[in-house]
Amino acid sequence: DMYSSMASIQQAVTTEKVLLHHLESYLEKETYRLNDLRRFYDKVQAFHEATPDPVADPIVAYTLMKRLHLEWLNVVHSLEATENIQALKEGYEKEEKRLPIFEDVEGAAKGLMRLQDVYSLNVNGMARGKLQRAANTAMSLLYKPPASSTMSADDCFHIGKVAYEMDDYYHSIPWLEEAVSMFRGSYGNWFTEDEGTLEDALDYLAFSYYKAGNISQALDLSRECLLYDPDNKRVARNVAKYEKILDENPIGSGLEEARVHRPNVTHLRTRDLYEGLCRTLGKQPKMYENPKMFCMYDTNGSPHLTLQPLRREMVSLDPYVVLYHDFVSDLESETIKEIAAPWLLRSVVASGEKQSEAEYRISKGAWLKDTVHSIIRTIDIRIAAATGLNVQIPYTEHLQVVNYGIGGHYEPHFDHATSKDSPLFRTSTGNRLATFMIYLSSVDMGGSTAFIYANFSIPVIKNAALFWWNLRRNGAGNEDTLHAGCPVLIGNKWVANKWIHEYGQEFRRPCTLIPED
Ligand SMILES: O=C(O)CCC(=O)C(=O)O
Ligand SMILES: [Fe+2]
Repeated sequence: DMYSSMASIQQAVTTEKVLLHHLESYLEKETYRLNDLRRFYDKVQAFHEATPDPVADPIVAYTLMKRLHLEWLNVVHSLEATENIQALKEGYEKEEKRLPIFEDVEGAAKGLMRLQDVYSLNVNGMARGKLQRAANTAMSLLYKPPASSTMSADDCFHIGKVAYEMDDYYHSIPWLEEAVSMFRGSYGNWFTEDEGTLEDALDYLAFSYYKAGNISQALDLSRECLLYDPDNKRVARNVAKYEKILDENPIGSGLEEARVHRPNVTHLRTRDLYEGLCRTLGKQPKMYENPKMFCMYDTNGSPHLTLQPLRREMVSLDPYVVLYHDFVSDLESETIKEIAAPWLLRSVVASGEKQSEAEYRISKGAWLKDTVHSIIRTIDIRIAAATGLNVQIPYTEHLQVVNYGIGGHYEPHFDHATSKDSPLFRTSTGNRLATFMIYLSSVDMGGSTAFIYANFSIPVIKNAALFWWNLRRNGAGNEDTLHAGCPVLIGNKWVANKWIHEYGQEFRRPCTLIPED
């Protein structure tokens, strides 16, 4: 698919440019053709105006005969229109395999709904290309794009329809409301590219309200729909049905109070905490509160770092999380992204013994062996120096480069396996002891890494790296490492993960039997 990674979406820009070129050449050819038809029309029209009695003039009579016998035939049977449209279609067909499919548009629409929820965005603002946060009653502008990118009525209709098809009336109602009000505003105009109409949007919106328990709203909208489409028997039946329900349940009978709730998503228990941490940075520890929370130049006793120590920031003591600023250079980041881009595949998650795609992880990833480029090797060595751990294969996994898509995120999870059957144990080097995650890009908004139970999140800082222990010294998973990649609001987020396993670290991180150590 395309929507799960910004790198793939970038290719769509090129594809559309090609289509645009085909359309431009079609328009030119058709304009030329229509201009020529107009010239013929004007010529004949002028003849009829200027020559009341053609029969008197043999030359005029001849041209009339010839025109009627031949010229009209050529005009009416001209193949040019067909040839022009054929060229446009052929150009389109050549690009067809590069076009997004239904799942892409659906995934992108779901991504927008996710952003709407997590960042409390206002649908009306989104439709106008502005990201506004609805906080109580006041609206605060989060982001105004440099170029205007408003949505059409049909764009909103399509999102509403995606939600509707999932029985998600919580989202279908505001999007269809937006669509209806925009379609009303442009009623009578015809847009070739549109899929839906005002009648369609009213129909879907009415049914969404009905499903949500708001019968009088469903009735009003269905009546409006009938106004535009009086022969629609189905809508007429619905109107009768809604009238009957309202007759039997007068106002105040509690019928109107039914409310739609946001549909359940995975990890509901931690969802509110997670989303809160995505909107704010949570509780950022301050050094004056705890003197152990300091920043330092760190060589970790390694000769590799003597001349250029790492800039280490303590982020959290328990779970132990540190941030290394400028861990890689811009050149290193750009090179890693470039190497990974052609190999990106939809990210999977462990489900039982298998791995599968999941809505709660929207990204693409590529595994890079240290043999593909010397930079990967250099970074391995730097990770070993910073952590003091053994980063040789098979004690670590290959570098996993991840690129997020539209509303791309990774909902709360553990990096370590929590079940004996996990595919993680296939390497036979134990569990994932530690995570070393490098931010290869910055983002304009969103996308921070949230530690749910520890109650803090780290914004995406280009070239910085985050390190934490997933396991306690006794080998048990540390529940407080539950973490997530927040949905990317604006930007193209890339990270690289290096997972370090238990085996091979026996003398580097000795175990203890103290459970909380
Ligand atoms: O992208 C992030 O901030 C977190 C990614 C993550 O947790 C993972 O890939 O396991
Ligand atoms: Fe993770």
